[in-house]
Amino acid sequence: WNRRHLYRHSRKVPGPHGLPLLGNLFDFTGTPSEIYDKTTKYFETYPNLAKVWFGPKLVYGVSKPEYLEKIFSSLTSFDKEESYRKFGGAFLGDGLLTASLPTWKRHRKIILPIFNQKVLNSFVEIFAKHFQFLNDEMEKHVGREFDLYELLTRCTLDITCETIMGVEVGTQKGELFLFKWLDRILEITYLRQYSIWYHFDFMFKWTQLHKENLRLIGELNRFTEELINKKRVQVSTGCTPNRKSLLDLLLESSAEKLTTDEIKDEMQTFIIAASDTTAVTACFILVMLGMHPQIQNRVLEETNLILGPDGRLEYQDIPRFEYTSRVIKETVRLFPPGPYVARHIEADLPLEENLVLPKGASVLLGLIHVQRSTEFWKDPLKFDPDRFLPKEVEKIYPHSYVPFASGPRTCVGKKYALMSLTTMVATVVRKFKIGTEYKSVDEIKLKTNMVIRPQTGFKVWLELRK
Ligand code: HEM
Repeated sequence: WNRRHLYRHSRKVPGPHGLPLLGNLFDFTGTPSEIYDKTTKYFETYPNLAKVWFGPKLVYGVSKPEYLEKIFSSLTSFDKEESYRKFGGAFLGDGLLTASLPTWKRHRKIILPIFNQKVLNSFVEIFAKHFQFLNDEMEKHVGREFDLYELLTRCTLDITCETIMGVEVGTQKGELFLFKWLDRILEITYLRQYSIWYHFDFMFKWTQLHKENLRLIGELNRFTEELINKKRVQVSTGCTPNRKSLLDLLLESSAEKLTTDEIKDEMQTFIIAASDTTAVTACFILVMLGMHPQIQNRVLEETNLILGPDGRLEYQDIPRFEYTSRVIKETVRLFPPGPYVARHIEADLPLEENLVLPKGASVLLGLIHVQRSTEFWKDPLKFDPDRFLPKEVEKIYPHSYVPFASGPRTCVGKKYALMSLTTMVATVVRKFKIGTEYKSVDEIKLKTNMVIRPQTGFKVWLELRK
């Protein structure tokens, strides 16, 4: 019955022809670049709403803002698509990203009040310290073209570990154990994602990759659990640090307690959700500044005006970075680090009078497509931070700008990300003039691993400012 139900509803929606039984299973295979290109073509050929069949699985591609709003706000489409758990479940467990409704509700109710503005303000010093170190590392590359990505991922991993778990892992200083585990775990995750044969548990289970993955996740779990246990002792003996991480605060909180296992899942979820998204966004911002020297000058002027040439950035300064904040917003419009979000439809979800997303289907929400659509954005591939001037923001078509998703499952780290990225920009532009060979946004061909990135890397060159 279920398959007939899916089939009946899917007929009303356009989509590419598929093979009998297999459907479009082989239409979206290839390297991360090829898959990104194919998915983009699919969203462009079938704007608003389209369908594909992956064997018995019905997947809708959605990019119409009104539909995005319905899907983001409905409890019927609240649960994540099964691939989140299949590929990420082993290290994300029941953390916010993957949790289903009852667990999610309980965890989010405990975490949100703790992750408040006062706590975020206390993180700014940590952001500034690590971005300062980043500047020193970047200085070693002055005068020649290089790829920003590794320096930024090391830096954001240090920041995330210190703010979220209260531990200095020293990745920027060359302590690479955690960096290597996470890097390889994520690599195996997307190697698995991109090979159809590895989607089948019974096939993947026999591979060397699976064994390696289990070993690495075991190491990661042990690391996080030991840390939680150490922190528990600190809390029970009253020897807690002055500046609290999310982990310290969770353990100290008098609200309902999470178990060690639950906290471990949340810590690993936060590390994964925070570090790579912030790193690639930071890289894209610097590439955009390199591509647009006048915008870079305006950012520098703003920074000098607020901080003076040598002043230290403090949390009170952050709201004054109005132009920089527009640069960040425009960057995540063009390059949302998570370009797609996938959900599972739990019960029939009406989109319009004669249009229903049937129970059992999956939806892939094309955030990047709506954010680059000519229908909602004038000259969409032009990098123009002034789209986010207060008087222009009012004109943005509702739900055509959703880099942090929206509705109850919206990103919990949005403010954290904006504060950390502002600190990064202010630190880097004061020291370096940034340049890049990329001439236009259109020229930056993208691929997705876990997050998007350019097919040919984040290539920039730096010059020391006088
Ligand atoms: C530019 C940076 C970031 C962007 C664009 C971004 C975007 C997103 C998006 C689109 C989602 C929804 C994912 C989905 O429904 O599948 C999400 C969820 C989430 N993000 Fe972020 N994120 C960013 C940074 C961060 C940071 C810095 C943190 C933590 C400090 C964080 C923590 C989370 C968590 C925990 C969730 C799951 C929320 C839930 O389901 O309740 N993110 N993010």
